[in-house]
Amino acid sequence: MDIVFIEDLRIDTVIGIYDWERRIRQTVALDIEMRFDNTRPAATDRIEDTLDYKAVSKRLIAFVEAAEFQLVETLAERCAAIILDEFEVTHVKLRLAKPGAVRGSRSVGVQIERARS
Ligand SMILES: Nc1nc2c(c(=O)[nH]1)N=C([C@H](O)[C@@H](O)CO)CN2
Repeated sequence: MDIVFIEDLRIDTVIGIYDWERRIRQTVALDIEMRFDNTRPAATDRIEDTLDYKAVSKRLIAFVEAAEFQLVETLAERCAAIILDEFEVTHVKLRLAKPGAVRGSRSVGVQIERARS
């Protein structure tokens, strides 16, 4: 099966467990792989037949910018649920990174894979 992907989608949000983190906005970075059959849009050359990665990105930007979760796990789970519930995607792999959150590391975060039930 084919994939439509979004790489390094950077969004500012309130995220974290510490008091100081509740008062600032931090950047999270999303890498997303969405299972989608690309043969139809490839044949028709019509955006209406695609899984529109711009539409998915805009929806996630709006959601994440307004979110105020404590854990990256929760934010990742909610983003995956939006993709499965609102777009023609049956399987998604999503990596959510919090760059610079741990001194000495470039990034930390989670990776999940979810399928539509
Ligand atoms: N598994 C997780 N561990 C930690 C998280 C998290 O969301 N998931 N968050 C923090 C703090 O908010 C940290 O990012 C601040 O530097 C610590 N561990």
